[in-house]
Amino acid sequence: MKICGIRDARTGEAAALAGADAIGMVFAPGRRRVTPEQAREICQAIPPLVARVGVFVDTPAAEVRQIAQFCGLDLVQLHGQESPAYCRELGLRCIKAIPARDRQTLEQANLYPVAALLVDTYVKGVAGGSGIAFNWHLLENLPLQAPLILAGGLNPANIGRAVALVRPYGVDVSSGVEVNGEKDLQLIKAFIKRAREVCAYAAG
Ligand SMILES: O=C(O)c1ccccc1N[C@@H]1O[C@H](COP(=O)(O)O)[C@@H](O)[C@H]1O
Repeated sequence: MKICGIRDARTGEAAALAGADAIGMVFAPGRRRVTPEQAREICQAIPPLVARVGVFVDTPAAEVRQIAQFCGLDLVQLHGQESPAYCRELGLRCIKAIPARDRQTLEQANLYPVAALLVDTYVKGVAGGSGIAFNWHLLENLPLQAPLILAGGLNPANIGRAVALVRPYGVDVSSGVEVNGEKDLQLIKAFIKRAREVCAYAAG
C-alpha cells in the first residue's frame, strides 16, 4: 500500500516503518506540493525496500526525468493527460492514473505500457487528492492488463470494504490519513492495519 502526499522526512520514515510499501511525493501544484530538495530529503530517509514515488501532472518529460534522478525516485505516478507514447518514451517505471469516469475510459487504460494502473475518482478540474471515493462497482469484471492500484477517498473506515470488493493489487491514500491537512500517524497506522487484515482474510 502507498501513502501519498508526504511532505517531510520524519513522516515519510514513520509511514514506512508503520508498514507502507510505497511513499508518494507530489510535484504538481497544490497544497501537498514538495520541492525536489524536500523530496530528496524524504527519499533519503525512507528504508531501502520501500518504493519512492513521484506524482506529476502533465510535466514535460525532461523535467520528470531530471527530478526522478535528483531525488532517487523508483517510480513516477502520472495524473494528467499523459499519453501512452509519453509513458513509453519517458524511460522510467510508470504508474498511470486513470479517472473512474466511465467504463470506456477504464477499458482504454490497457493502452498504457506501465508498471501499474491506478484508478482514482473523477472530479472535474481536479487531478487527484480529492478525498472523494467513487462507485467501486465500476471496476467489476474489468480486464486490466497491468496490476490495479485502487485510490480515491480511501480511509481506515472504508478500506476493508474497498479491498474486499475490488481485490486490487494495491491501494493508495492521501486525504484519508490526514487531520486538518496534515498527515496523522495514528490514521496511517490504522489504515495499514485494516488493509493488511482484509488482505490476509481475502488470501484465505
Ligand atoms: O494528493 C494530491 O494532492 C495529488 C495532487 C495531484 C495529483 C494526485 C494527487 N494525489 C493522488 O490522488 C489520489 C487520491 O488521493 P485521495 O486519497 O483521494 O486524497 C492518490 O492516488 C494520490 O496519490
